Amino acid sequence: MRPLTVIGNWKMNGSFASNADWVKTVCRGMEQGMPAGRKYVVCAPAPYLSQCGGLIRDCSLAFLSLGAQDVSAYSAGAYTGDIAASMLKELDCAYVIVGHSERRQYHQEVDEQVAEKALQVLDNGMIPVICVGESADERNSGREVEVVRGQISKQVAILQDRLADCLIAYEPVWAIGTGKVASAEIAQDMHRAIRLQLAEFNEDVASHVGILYGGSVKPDNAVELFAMPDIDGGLIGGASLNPQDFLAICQA
Ligand SMILES: O=C(CO)COP(=O)(O)O
Repeated sequence: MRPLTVIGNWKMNGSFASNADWVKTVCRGMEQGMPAGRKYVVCAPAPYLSQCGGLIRDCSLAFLSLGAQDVSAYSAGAYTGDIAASMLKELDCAYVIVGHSERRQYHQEVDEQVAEKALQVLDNGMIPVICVGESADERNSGREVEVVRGQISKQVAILQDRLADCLIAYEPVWAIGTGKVASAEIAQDMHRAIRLQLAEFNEDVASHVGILYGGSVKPDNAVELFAMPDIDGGLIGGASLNPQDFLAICQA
């Protein structure tokens, strides 16, 4: 049985004051009781990981963890501005997003680099959240499965069996920050396609990998999405900034 995982991705938002309010509100809400067997993660901007890590430690809820939004593909050295996976581990991160479409779009990240980043995360005892997804043009021209298959096949080639310890996030680019959520059926179809592709490589890996959906998830559409058999949780952008909305999605 794959646990449901809900991850908030704050992207480039937050401040010391608002982060403290957010973590306190979410912890207080979660202390009232949460559905059993689920995992919750908040991915804060790098400068706030230390602060958020401390706040999360203080509320000591075993099911709430800290995550980062990106990591270097290298372990150490002359890479000005980069952050090594070992540093994220020291900051108490348990999860790291890699290959988000905004990294691919604004920083020209390619699949091989994304897989190298995932390896760094795994080597440091954390869980990579590998993002894939097609653009609007790719879907409109009927190439969505081909595009996502291409992205997944690069991950399989480099990560092999280690994919069993990763999470995959299907985030169609046209649904990110647009309010245009993929219907539960559209999302389920792609999640199924990803799982079948992984099964071509290794059935065990395919049955273990959690596949999260991301793209305009809100409290009012989360229940339907999370009920789908191949959707194992969500990667939440905009709605995760509001602690009450994030709590509502975590309870969906
Ligand atoms: O990119 C996302 C999460 O990583 C999704 O963002 P939104 O939830 O704002 O659409």
